[in-house]
Amino acid sequence: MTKTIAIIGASGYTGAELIRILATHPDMRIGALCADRKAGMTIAQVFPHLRHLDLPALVTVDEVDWSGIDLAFAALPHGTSQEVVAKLPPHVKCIDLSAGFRLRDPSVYEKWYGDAHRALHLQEKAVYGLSEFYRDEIAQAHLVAGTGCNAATGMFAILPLLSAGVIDPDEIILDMFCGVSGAGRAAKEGMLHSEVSEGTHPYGLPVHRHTSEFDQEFSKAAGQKVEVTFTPHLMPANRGILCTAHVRGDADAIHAALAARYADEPFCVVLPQGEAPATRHVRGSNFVHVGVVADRRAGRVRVFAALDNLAKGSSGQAIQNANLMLGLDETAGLMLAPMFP
Ligand SMILES: NC(=O)C1=CN([C@@H]2O[C@H](COP(=O)(O)OP(=O)(O)OC[C@H]3O[C@@H](n4cnc5c(N)ncnc54)[C@H](OP(=O)(O)O)[C@@H]3O)[C@@H](O)[C@H]2O)C=CC1
Ligand SMILES: CC(=O)N[C@@H](CCC(=O)OP(=O)(O)O)C(=O)O
Repeated sequence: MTKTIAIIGASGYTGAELIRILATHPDMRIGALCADRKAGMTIAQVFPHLRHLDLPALVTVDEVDWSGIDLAFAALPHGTSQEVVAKLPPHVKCIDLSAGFRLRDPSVYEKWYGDAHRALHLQEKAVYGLSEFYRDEIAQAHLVAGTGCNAATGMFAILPLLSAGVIDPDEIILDMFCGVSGAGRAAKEGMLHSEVSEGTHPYGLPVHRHTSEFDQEFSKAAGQKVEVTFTPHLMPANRGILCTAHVRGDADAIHAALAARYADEPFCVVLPQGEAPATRHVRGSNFVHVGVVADRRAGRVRVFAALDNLAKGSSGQAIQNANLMLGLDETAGLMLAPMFP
């Protein structure tokens, strides 16, 4: 039976990507679209590229009739999201795309995000939303916390290697190159074309907040405390994240561990050893490409991962999780090939 979906934060970038993917989803229909400042507008006004779709107008969360809604995507700033998700009626399952429910320990959340958690009773029940690693828990969950997009990219490169014990957990360096849409649609001086184009620079220094997600998930996979060095760089592109991970281990063993772990994963592609992925080869899709290239120095290896921050890094991942939560085919609506060129 077709499931009815609400998107809260439908006028933002991840909201637009949710609508774009759901427009051809075989088992989901959009029942409500919510916004804040843009409530009252039509989707054609907010996103002209979606004007061909027959969609409800944007309303505030309070105006929604929740009785017919099966699942809500919350695509909001993290503090707001905790408050909004806490007010959803009990029958509505939720996937939160923000950082609001990702960190299991509320004191860790407070340390990294500088705010007290506003929905502690929900945090206890939230499942971390990396589909390939929490599939069974997600299928049973009422609330799923979508991952950070940088976090997801690094995890696809590294998590299987920690679980398999083929890299040194104390020697992980993650350099990441991130498209501008990762910063959202709200106007910010640092995201103007003239500030971003024709160059690149590291950001989130000295320590980006997604480091807390790496600490949490890498430590769990390794069975010991793991702390990484993570540096994101802003890339003059709209979409995409590339992770270059520097690790210590044997390239053959690393490639074999990734190939084995992802052999049955429909969205995870392991490239032949020696090849590196590119963001332009996953653009607009739910695929993640992973590659392994040995360094000339024995025991040092580069592991790469590339994904689209708005798809596999957020909205595509969220729809994959919704498919699991609603008992649908996990790949439904998501098999579209990447856009190239
Ligand atoms: N962009 C990305 O690549 C990724 C983003 N995320 C996370 O997902 C979330 C959404 O990101 P993104 O789409 O980029 O953000 P945007 O800034 O593009 O959009 C934010 C949305 O939130 C809405 N909003 C804010 N407050 C309220 C409210 N009180 N009630 C209803 N709607 C409200 C805005 O509405 P209005 O326009 O009307 O003000 C807008 O639709 C964020 O937490 C972000 O950190 C996670 C992974 C990747
Ligand atoms: C370019 C850029 O600014 N990217 C964002 C990625 C956003 C993301 O993953 O969202 P959360 O805020 O939900 O963690 C950043 O690095 O913070």
